[in-house]
Amino acid sequence: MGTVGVVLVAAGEGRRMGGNVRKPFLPLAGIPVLVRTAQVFARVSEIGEKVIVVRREDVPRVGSLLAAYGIRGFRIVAGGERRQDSVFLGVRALSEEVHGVLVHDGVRPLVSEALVRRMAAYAREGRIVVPALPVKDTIKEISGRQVLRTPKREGLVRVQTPQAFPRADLLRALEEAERRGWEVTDEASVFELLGHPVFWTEGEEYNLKLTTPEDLAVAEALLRVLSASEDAEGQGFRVESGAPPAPKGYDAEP
Ligand SMILES: Nc1ccn([C@@H]2O[C@H](COP(=O)(O)OP(=O)(O)OP(=O)(O)O)[C@@H](O)[C@H]2O)c(=O)n1
Ligand SMILES: C[C@](O)(CO)[C@H](O)COP(=O)(O)O
Repeated sequence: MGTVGVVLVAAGEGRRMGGNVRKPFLPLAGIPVLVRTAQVFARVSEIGEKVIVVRREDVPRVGSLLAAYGIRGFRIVAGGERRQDSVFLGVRALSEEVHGVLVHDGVRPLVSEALVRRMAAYAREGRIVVPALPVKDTIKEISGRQVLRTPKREGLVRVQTPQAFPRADLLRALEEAERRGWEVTDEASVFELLGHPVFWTEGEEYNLKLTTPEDLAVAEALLRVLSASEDAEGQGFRVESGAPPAPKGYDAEP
């Protein structure tokens, strides 16, 4: 079936987080965010090739950081202007041995090994799958300060990473997005725009993306909960063994 590779993207500007330290380098309970994320993927033996995409000026710093934490096996490459450019550069750095690829935000450090393994299984099978969770709040469509309408919550999910793709298809899709001038916030969107079926599977509540300063406080608190909880291993947070469960998002698959 071929190898599974991962591309961790961490070349953003972090405008919404603000501050002097870029998000990947912010300490989360004393360990830089990107190091925490890399540590999770480094522990998953199903992942063969690993790439981290960072801003060009951060390449040497990330190399030293990974070495300092004893994390081996990552190629570090310079990213692009938009997220999709960074993903493209990262995927291109994987070898042709790689059949399936996981694309993950470097700033989602609380992703569990269990979710990575589950998504790696989809990638190995050549599936296009995103982890997602139901929407809990009522969502309103707006125009300025005016509320226009309320879409049915049952038909909405909030999407996370790691997202699974066949490597060659992802490269072709991103090239097509470039040709057509599509700007997307995740790579699955390109397949949706191309009319290609994309499926979803259950994501994780703890797998939050560090976007604004409050997220950092929440992530610190979650880490405290995880480490304080003696039986967290058995509570579904860090379950690591067993075959991937049948994804509910596949129920409607033709
Ligand atoms: N040119 C870019 C833009 C984003 N990303 C990465 O994509 C992930 C998700 O993006 P987001 O959280 O929005 O990060 P930023 O783009 O850094 O944040 P902002 O939009 O607030 O500037 C992050 O890990 C970010 O580093 C990237 O690798 N290259
Ligand atoms: C890929 C992603 O993390 C899924 O939630 C998200 O789309 C990234 O979006 P952002 O615009 O970079 O916050």
